[in-house]
Amino acid sequence: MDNLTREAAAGRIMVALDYPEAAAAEALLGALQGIPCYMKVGMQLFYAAGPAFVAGLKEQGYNVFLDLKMHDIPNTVKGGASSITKLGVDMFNVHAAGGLRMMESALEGVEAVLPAGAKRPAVIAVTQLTSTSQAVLNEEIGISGSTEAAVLRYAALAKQAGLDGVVASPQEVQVIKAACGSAFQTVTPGIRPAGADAGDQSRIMTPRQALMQGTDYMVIGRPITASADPRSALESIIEELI
Ligand SMILES: O=C(O)c1cc(=O)[nH]c(=O)n1[C@@H]1O[C@H](COP(=O)(O)O)[C@@H](O)[C@H]1O
Repeated sequence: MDNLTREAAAGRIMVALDYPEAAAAEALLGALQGIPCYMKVGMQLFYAAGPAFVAGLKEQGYNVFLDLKMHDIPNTVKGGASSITKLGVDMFNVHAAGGLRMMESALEGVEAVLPAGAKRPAVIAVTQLTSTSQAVLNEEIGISGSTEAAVLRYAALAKQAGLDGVVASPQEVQVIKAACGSAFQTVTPGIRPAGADAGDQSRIMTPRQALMQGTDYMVIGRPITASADPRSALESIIEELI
């Protein structure tokens, strides 16, 4: 593993802007000013601040991952993908549990509105949420076998659908890359610096461990956003990666 530059390391980090309104997210952006991370907008912030906030991030030059985890009938996901594509985001996700046709429909929705020559957003699929433990998978969701096998099954389906990659935990990166190829992107939440509270995350690794597994992007929220000093928290994580 060649050492990363600070800029390259920052580009591999997706900061989860999980905030109830734009002002709090903007305050964090101010604190992180100048550090070229990817920014992830999830349900909480998007439902509150919507497309305008996404447009603002793009105007400021950030790469944006819109994390709405679309899971619906193919026609609805196709329409949702078209609307998301018009926002100009760099990546968005669907749930692989929606099946092959739904995932193919997401790509059709992108193609339906993408201007000629425009860069397509990366379309990735959530496999098994990083909060899902083996017990939850087997006893609540009702999928037998290991979480790794369940993740791999959905990753292979996403690959078959033509998607660009998957969301999974750092623990599954190597088996996903072995099965789907190194170019198949892995976006991995479940990142916790050593000693940090796992919270509701079940399948976790440290930033350095995740990088050593070969993940393309690591999604990090509360270790940064819940810190008394988010900038220092992020800088410490970057130091761990270079
Ligand atoms: O799609 C996601 O981003 C996602 C998928 C997943 O399996 N697990 C997961 O935690 N996420 C998101 O990644 C972020 C993790 O946040 P922290 O646990 O605070 O670091 C949150 O915004 C989650 O919604």
